[in-house]
Amino acid sequence: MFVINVIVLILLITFIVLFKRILSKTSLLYVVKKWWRVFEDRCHVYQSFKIPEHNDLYQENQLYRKVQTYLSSLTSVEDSDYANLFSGNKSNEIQVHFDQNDAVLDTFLSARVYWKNEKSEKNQSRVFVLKVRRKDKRRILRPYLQHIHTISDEIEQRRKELRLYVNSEAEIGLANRWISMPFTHPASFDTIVMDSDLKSKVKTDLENFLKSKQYYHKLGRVWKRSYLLYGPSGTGKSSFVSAMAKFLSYDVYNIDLNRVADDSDPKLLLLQTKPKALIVIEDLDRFLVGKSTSAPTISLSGILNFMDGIFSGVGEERIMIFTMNTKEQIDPQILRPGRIDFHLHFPLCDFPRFKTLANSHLGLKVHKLFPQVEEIFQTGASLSPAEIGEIMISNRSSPSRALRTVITALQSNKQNGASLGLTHSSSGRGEEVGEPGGVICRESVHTVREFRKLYGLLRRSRRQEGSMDLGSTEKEN
Ligand SMILES: Nc1ncnc2c1ncn2[C@@H]1O[C@H](COP(=O)(O)OP(=O)(O)OP(=O)(O)O)[C@@H](O)[C@H]1O
Ligand SMILES: [Mg+2]
Repeated sequence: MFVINVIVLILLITFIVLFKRILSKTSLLYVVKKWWRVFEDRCHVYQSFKIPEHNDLYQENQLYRKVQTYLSSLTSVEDSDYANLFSGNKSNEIQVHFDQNDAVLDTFLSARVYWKNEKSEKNQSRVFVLKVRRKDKRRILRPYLQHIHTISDEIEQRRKELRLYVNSEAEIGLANRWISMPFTHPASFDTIVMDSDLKSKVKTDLENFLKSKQYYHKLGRVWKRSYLLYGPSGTGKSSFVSAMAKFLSYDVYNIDLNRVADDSDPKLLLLQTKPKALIVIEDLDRFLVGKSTSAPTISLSGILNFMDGIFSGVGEERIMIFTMNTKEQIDPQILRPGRIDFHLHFPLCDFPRFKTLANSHLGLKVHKLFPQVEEIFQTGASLSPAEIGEIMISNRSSPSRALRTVITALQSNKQNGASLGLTHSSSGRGEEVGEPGGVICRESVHTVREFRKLYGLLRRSRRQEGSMDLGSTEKEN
């Protein structure tokens, strides 16, 4: 008897496994699931809600468009029996709209809801019909509609064409105004050569900012954030601003302080900006230490008021970005947390960054000249990513020639002590991060002259104290 039971059990398990395998290989499983859902739904009472495309005055119902955007983003639309494909605003964008004869299933807070798109009885327009189980309605309806608003706003934000705004020349008696154009800079976080931890730290900071309106308001703070991007010329600061704009789908308002007539202009310009915007002031150090080309007509307090977003109500949902070549001569009080939340250092190239550029620009992951390049970098020579990138671009047809040219450029940079200077940091990686809430990098930028002076001092003290390994500086001379 026992043996018979065992045999029956084995046969049953085999049958179930085989049946499941057959089901998974054919659409039988899909059909069975669909029938089960129809049967199950017959056992529930539903309530329907109509969302017409237009009201009686034939004005567009915003909610209809949001529902359409939201539903097009559902994978269940792609899985539905019928779906219509439309091209989007951007050339490579395909939008999936479900067919009016089909129902789309969505789940929210583990409740199942159905959508249909029908012809309106009153006029030529269309109507979305939402079917919700009566027992779920009270629990999910409002949060579900709020969810649709949020998702469709995010999708619209990503789809919208970004704009770049620059302030016009100051005209006597006329306030500065914005001139706008499509913003199509190709830079993205993927194209910026930067320490990957640092890049993800910035992305996380930006993502947290997007979700923290209530948090800032609970603290009684304006929902805005400010970044300082600083580093030598050609290290990627402006490109990074473009990458931030693309990441956030924020417009860019670039204020040229040389064009403002007085302290009131930046305020009036800020008043004319819209939320979800990057407000950028480049080369701020030139205005703070009075090196700007034209006599700045804006005072230090005017700049500080602007940086503080003094008329706070205006600065909501905006990120202010200031760039500098160096902050060495800037009063730390000017860059205190709250005025600048996140400091981001853009260093000259080191060997890891050089390899990333060689890979992206020349398709090289390894090369016999790499050890020689690494050795020169270790002597403290360096160039900006812009310079190395340019050499690679103009020699991209011959990677070896490109590397030899980089080596020559590094050697001459080292020999004639180019003003670009050398970066060294305790980590030897030439850069530290900005931390939220104020920062600071532990980089010590030395010009070659200072290096020689330091080296001379070290040599004299070595003679007195016996030998001292000067490491790479010995190769200096
Ligand atoms: N870290 C980097 N990653 C990728 N490309 C870079 C980087 N730094 C510079 N470049 C390239 O060099 C060129 C100049 O970069 P960018 O204008 O961003 O430099 P910058 O720091 O703003 O210079 P400046 O201080 O003179 O304004 C751009 O074409 C950019 O693609
Ligand atoms: Mg720049």
